[in-house]
Amino acid sequence: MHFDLIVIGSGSGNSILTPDWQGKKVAIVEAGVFGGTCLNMGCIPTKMYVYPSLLAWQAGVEGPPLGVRTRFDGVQWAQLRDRIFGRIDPISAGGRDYRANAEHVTLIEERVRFTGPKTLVTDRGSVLTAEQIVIAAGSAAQLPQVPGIELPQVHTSDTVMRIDDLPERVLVVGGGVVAAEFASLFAGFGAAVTQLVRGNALLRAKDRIVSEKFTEAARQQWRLETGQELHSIAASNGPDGAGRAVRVRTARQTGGPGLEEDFDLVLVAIGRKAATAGLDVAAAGFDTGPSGILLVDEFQRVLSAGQPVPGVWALGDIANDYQLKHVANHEARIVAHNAAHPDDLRAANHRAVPEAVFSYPQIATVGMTGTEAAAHAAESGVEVVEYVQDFGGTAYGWAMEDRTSVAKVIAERGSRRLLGAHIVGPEASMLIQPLVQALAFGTDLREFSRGQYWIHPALTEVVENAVLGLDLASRSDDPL
Ligand SMILES: Cc1cc2nc3c(=O)[nH]c(=O)nc-3n(C[C@H](O)[C@H](O)[C@H](O)COP(=O)(O)OP(=O)(O)OC[C@H]3O[C@@H](n4cnc5c(N)ncnc54)[C@H](O)[C@@H]3O)c2cc1C
Ligand SMILES: NC(=O)c1ccc[n+]([C@@H]2O[C@H](COP(=O)([O-])OP(=O)(O)OC[C@H]3O[C@@H](n4cnc5c(N)ncnc54)[C@H](O)[C@@H]3O)[C@@H](O)[C@H]2O)c1
Repeated sequence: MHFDLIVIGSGSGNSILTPDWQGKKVAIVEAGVFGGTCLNMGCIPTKMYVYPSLLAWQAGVEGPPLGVRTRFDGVQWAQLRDRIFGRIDPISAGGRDYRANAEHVTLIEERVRFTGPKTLVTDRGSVLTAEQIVIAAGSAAQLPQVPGIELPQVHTSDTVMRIDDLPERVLVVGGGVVAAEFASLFAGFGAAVTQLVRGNALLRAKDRIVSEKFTEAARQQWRLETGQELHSIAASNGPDGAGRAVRVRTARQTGGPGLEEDFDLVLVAIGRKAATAGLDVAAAGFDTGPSGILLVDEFQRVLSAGQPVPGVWALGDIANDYQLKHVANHEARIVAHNAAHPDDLRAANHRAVPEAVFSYPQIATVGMTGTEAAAHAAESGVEVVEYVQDFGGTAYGWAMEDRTSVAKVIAERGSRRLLGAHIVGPEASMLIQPLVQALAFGTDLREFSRGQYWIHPALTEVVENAVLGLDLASRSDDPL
C-alpha cells in the first residue's frame, strides 16, 4: 500500500493529521491503545490519581498542625479507578473511531518496522510505503532482567493504574520522576511505601536543592532504602506467583545483606527508552543518539549519516530526551507545518523547556541547574548569581505554616537574564510559569520584578522575592 503520509504512533502523532491532509491518502499506525502514553497510561491518569491523593495527604498531614480537625478516612480505589478510566477510555475509543471512519485515513492497528527509509512492514507482512513518514512511536518503560520480573504483582506505570485495590505494601523501584509521583500518590492514599534506589538521593538529575529537598521529604513520608538494587522477586504465597504477595530480595551496593521482604505490589520505574529498536530504524539507516533516540535536525527531519532524509520526520519521546508531553506536542506542531509546507520550514524551539513533578512536595524546574550555570560561568566568564527564597518568608507561606518549600533562581548578573529556576513546594508547577516566560523571552529581571504588579499576599510573592533576592546590581549605585 502506498500513501502520501504515514504517521507511526497515535500520541502526539495523531495531531499531524491537520486539514492540510484532507483529500490525501494518509495512514496512521498504532499497535497499542489509541491516543498514546500521555492519555492512556501517562500524564493524564497519573494526575487524576495525584489530585485526590493530595487531598487525602493534606487532610491527614496538613490540616491538624494548622488547627483544623481533618483526617483521611480511606480511599475507594475501584471507584476512583473507574471514574478515571471511565473518562479516559471513551476519549481513546472516540479518537480511534474518528480516524477509523475518516474517508482519507487508513488506521493500521499493527506493529510496524522499517525495511528501508520509506518502507515499512507490518507484523502480518503488509508492506507500506509513503511519500512522507512521521515517526512518533514514543518510548517504552524498561524492566531490569531479574528473576521474577514477569510475576503479576510486578508493574510498570503502564499497568499499575488499572489494579483492583490499593495495595497495602508497595515497593517502588527507581529514583526518578515516575517513582516520585507514584510513591507520593500511594503514600498519600495510606499505603506503606518503600522506595528502593541504587544511589543515595532521589531525582539526582535535577538541581541539588531539588534532589536534597525531595529526598528529605520522601524520608518523612515513606521508607527510603538507598544504595540497593533489585536482586530477585518470587511468589511468597504459592509456587506459581498466584498468591497475593511477592518476596523481594535486594542486593546492597556495598555488599552485605540486602532486604528480604514481602510486598503486595512492586512498581518498577527505572526509565523509559525510545521505541527505536522495535521499529528497526537501523534497517532504514537512520542515526540514533546514545540514549537510543532518533537524531533530527532543527526542523525535526530525521538524519541519516548526519544528513536530513527528505520527507522523514520524528517527534516526541522517540526523538528527544526530555520525554515530556508539552515537548512532543510542540514538535508535532512543527512537523505538522513542515510536512505540509516543505518550502517554508519552521525550526523547533527547545530553549526554555520546563518540567513539573506532581509529587508531594511538587517540583518544577526550568533552565540550567546550579552545576550547569557554574560551568556556563567558567566557560563564558559571565558572573552568575543565585538566590533561594523560602516560601515561609512570604505572607502566604506564613498562612500555610510552610517550613520546607523553596524557590531557587539563577541569573547572569551583567545581562540580568534568568538562567534557571527550581521550585519545590505547593503549586510549583504553576509558580514556575512566569519564570519560564522570563527565560523564554530573555526578560530583564529588573523589569520582571519591578515592571509589573505582584498580587499581595499571593504565593507568587515567592517568585517576586526570589528574583528581588538576586544581587543583580552591576555597581553599588545601581540597586534594584
Ligand atoms: C507515568 C507517566 C506519567 C507522565 N506524566 C507526564 C506529565 O505529567 N507531563 C508530561 O509532560 N509528560 C508526562 N509523561 C511523558 C509523556 O507521557 C510522554 O512524553 C508523551 O506521551 C510522549 O508522546 P509521544 O507522542 O512521543 O509518544 P506516545 O504517546 O507514547 O505514542 C507513541 C505510540 O506509538 C505506538 N508505537 C510504538 N512503536 C510502534 C510500532 N513499532 N508500530 C506501531 N505503533 C507503535 C505506541 O503504541 C504508542 O501509542 C508521563 C509519562 C509516564 C509514563
Ligand atoms: N510529571 C512529568 O512530567 C512526568 C511524570 C512521569 C514521567 N515523566 C517522563 O517519563 C520519563 C520516565 O520516567 P522514569 O521515572 O521512569 O525515568 P527517570 O529517568 O526519571 O528515572 C529513572 C530512575 O531509575 C534509576 N535506574 C535506572 N536503571 C536502574 C536499574 N537498573 N535499577 C534501579 N534503578 C535504576 C535511575 O537512576 C533513575 O533514578 C521521564 O523521563 C519523564 O520525563 C514525566
